[in-house]
Amino acid sequence: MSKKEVLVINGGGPLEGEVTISGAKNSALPILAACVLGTEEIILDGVPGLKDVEIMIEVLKHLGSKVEYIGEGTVRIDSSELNTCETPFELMDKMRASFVVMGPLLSRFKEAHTKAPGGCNIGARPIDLHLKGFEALGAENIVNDDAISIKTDGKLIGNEVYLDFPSVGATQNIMMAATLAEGETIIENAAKEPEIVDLASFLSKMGAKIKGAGTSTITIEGVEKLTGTCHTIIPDRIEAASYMIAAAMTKGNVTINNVIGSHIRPVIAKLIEMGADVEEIDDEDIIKVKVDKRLKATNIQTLPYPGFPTDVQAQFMALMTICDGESKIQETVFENRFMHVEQLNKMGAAIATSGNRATIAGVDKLHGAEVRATDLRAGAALVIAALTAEGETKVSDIYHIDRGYSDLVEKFTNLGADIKRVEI
Ligand SMILES: CC(=O)N[C@H]1[C@@H](OP(=O)(O)OP(=O)(O)OC[C@H]2O[C@@H](n3ccc(=O)[nH]c3=O)[C@H](O)[C@@H]2O)O[C@H](CO)[C@@H](O)[C@@H]1O
Ligand SMILES: C=C(OP(=O)(O)O)C(=O)O
Repeated sequence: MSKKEVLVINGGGPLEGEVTISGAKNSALPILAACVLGTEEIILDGVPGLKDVEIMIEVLKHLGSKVEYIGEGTVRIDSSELNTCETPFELMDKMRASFVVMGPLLSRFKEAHTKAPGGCNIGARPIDLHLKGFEALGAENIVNDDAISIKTDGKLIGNEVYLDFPSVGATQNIMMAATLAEGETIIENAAKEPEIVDLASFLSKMGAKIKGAGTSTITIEGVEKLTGTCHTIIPDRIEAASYMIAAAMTKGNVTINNVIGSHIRPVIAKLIEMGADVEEIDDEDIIKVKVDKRLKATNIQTLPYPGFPTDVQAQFMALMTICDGESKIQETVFENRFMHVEQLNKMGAAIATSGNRATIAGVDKLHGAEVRATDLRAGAALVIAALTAEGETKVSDIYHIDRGYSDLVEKFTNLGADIKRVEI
């Protein structure tokens, strides 16, 4: 049996010092997928060193793109000659987000084939809105068991697409499919996340004509072809929020570099409301978080951007476990995103759930325990909780954490944490 790794964390004092945030996973993945659309060389900077990024690069290589690292976080991609429009089935199983390569493939080749992404730990995660968008552009979706073929005999033709929910992935897939379609596509009730804006800005540099990214209505005027460009991935707002929460939970004093405050407005607002001292140094993309007292309880509801991000819900719940008073969380984006509750309760938290609502009664302190990262952000929440818990915590199934946090052990160690990756 192959060896597994766990994180061993001994709770200690406040985190102190500086941490630099990496490029955003959720921008890097669709932007890498979009490289399939370019017929000339593309250089991407700020590509985070993450398992998910490795998988997306494997997908690109399988399709025939030439991909090489030419510096730390700098990748050169040449997709001038691709040899297939079928994604490798086994990689779809490893990462749902690889479905976002379908829009670019369909746009470039008028057909794309893949395995239907399954549900995951946080919810069923259907792809009906992606398929509805492809169909509106004139493609036929053929779903057979778990294989999906999307194709059109003629051209993709621009159209209006209304999304029943502002899905991030569907907005990205439809936007990319529309770049080389004939005429105008209008996506109504589009997702407004910063990662959508980053993707649109990347595509525009390649020659796409896109207006309205960051608002609910995105208009794409199809062009003949997309070329090469250079682009720097935006900072990871979820990673930044995770370190801010860790600083707050340990009553620390941490300077977070490479963070865009406007991307995490709800997290900043809630931390301030709870009593944290949060200073934004905007011109320099720096946020300082300082806490020297017990924070007050609060309530949050997760929502699509610019609401409170679901990807920060678990980490915020960890913080709430030791606040003064009772906090409440309502998760409205995913139907099953409370797997971390049982694990946090193992550490002495007092959390009760009912459907998509959680009530967190603040306790004096948490204690170390053997816990399991049930998904990516659940894993981050457990690490953050362990940093202040009394005694030792072992977090297993850390492959989830490796999907989304680059150099996590190094970054927390630099801030003074006692955290090690250990083979078992
Ligand atoms: C790689 C990436 O960027 N992942 C992010 C992206 O995921 P992802 O793009 O998968 O998230 P979506 O915005 O699509 O999903 C939000 C909700 O819409 C539902 N839905 C989505 C598509 C669809 O066709 N039908 C449908 O019903 C989902 O099941 C979910 O309940 O946005 C999520 C919401 O901010 C984040 O948590 C993820 O970190
Ligand atoms: C849910 C997440 O990612 P993905 O959509 O890739 O599963 C996340 O980043 O928290």
